[in-house]
Amino acid sequence: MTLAFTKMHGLGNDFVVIDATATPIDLDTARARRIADRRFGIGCDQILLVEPARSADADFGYRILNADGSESGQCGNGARCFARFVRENGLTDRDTITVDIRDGRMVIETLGDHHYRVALGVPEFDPARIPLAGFDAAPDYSLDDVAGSRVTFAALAIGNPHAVLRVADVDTAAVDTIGPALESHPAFPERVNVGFLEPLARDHVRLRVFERGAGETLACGSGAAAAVVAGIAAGDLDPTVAVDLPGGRARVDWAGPGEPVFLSGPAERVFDGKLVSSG
Ligand SMILES: N[C@H](CCC[C@H](N)C(=O)O)C(=O)O
Repeated sequence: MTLAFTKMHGLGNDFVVIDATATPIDLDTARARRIADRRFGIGCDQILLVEPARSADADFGYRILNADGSESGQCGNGARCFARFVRENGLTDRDTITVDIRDGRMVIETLGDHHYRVALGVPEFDPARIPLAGFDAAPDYSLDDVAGSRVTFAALAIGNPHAVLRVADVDTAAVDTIGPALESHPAFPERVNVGFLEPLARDHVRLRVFERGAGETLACGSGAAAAVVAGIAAGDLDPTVAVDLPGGRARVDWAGPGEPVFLSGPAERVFDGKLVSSG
């Protein structure tokens, strides 16, 4: 069976995008891992499935599979690529699209010059809904012995779970040790994306993210949104923030509790291909 796909990226966070609007595609964990493998497959951080809408007034459905085959409820960089894909593949001519995601929906607005603005939804701070086990809601949380260190972090969900650690310098942050140890820590029953945030000014931060199911990526859109929301909630950041990730700059806007968080940035199309292996 051959599988047509488009390789895309948002700030270096790369994706295999597949049109499943006409024909359902059932990717089991093994098949997803093989597609994402950078040696035996196509290679990507996430696989994005463009599906038919699941609700009456949405345009499409959206499913996200990490490189390890696990499913996520959100991918912010992927949402921008999703919008470019459906417009350039003639699946819609709308400048603004509404997309059903696993636990809700999002709206993606075309800004021009292959830039898009995604309404990622209202951030969720209730530990039970992140999920984060063993804690009552608080501005931040601490765990002892995470890769041998006591770590303190903010935690929230934006369709997917995030822990945000404040660091003095992202270049020297313990991403490779604390990242995986916290990603799979028992306190996070569904694992977690781990952001390392270096504030530079009230409207400018640096960020690295060790992603759940993918490891450190060049950019994480929902991670950028989560980091800025955590910083604004702590009183340290303004409502509009430039986020410098290793792969480039995103913009995050959040007006405060109860409001949706917005992520803006580019979406690049790299190549179209056809997967022929049966593996
Ligand atoms: N690893 C994430 C999914 C991809 C998120 C990221 N690529 C983004 O741009 O938001 C998770 O398991 O929740």
